[in-house]
Amino acid sequence: MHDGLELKDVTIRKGGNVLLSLSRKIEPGEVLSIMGPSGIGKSTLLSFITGTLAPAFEGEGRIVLDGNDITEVRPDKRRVGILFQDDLLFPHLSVGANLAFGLASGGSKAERTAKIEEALAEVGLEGYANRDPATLSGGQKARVALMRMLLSEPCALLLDEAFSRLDADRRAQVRSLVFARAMDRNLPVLMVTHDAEDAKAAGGEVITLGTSTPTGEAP
Ligand SMILES: Nc1ncnc2c1ncn2[C@@H]1O[C@H](COP(=O)(O)OP(=O)(O)OP(=O)(O)O)[C@@H](O)[C@H]1O
Repeated sequence: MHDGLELKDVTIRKGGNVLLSLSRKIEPGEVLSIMGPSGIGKSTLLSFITGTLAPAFEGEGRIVLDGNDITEVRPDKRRVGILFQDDLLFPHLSVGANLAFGLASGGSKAERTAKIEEALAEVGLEGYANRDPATLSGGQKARVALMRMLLSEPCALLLDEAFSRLDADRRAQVRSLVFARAMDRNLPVLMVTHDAEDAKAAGGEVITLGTSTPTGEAP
């Protein structure tokens, strides 16, 4: 059972200046959208949650996932899944081998193959395991990236402009698929987007962070 993702008094600073502050719990099955001007620190907030904050920033506050404080937990042990605008598939590996990266180790070869086939079927890509990612459309690659991430059984999903490289039709399709698969698993979803349509489609609360950078710098 998931218990949601809670950001407790999170503040991100750069060079001592506050970029953003947020305190909010995202419940299982809820999508919270974050919008705001370029450079305000939206992606940086996500990197604080995944544990990959760049050295230029200081992060403060606590991150609680499914009731556990993960603020000091190693990034690969946090069970936070993230999708970016780039699908980040390994180009030299087949679709199936890419998906295998999401799977926890263990299980027989047959079990692993079955899980990969099941994952492909979930996003309408039955029989694609041996395909080279370069032969897939942008939307198909995005679906593979989604399933690779979900196979790792995350407890929360972060989206960083995840649909922005897709054309309007594919964008709407992939977006519905991502929300549907996240809702099947009852995951809390935190989405950073520039696109009002994304936020509308998410159906949840939209938080718009500052209209100018608190540092006074041009974004
Ligand atoms: N690794 C880094 N080192 C130093 N500064 C960085 C680094 N990454 C981003 N920045 C700067 O920190 C600020 C916040 O960046 P961030 O990418 O989080 O903003 P954002 O709100 O996600 O912007 P966008 O909407 O354009 O993606 C920006 O001024 C950016 O130039």
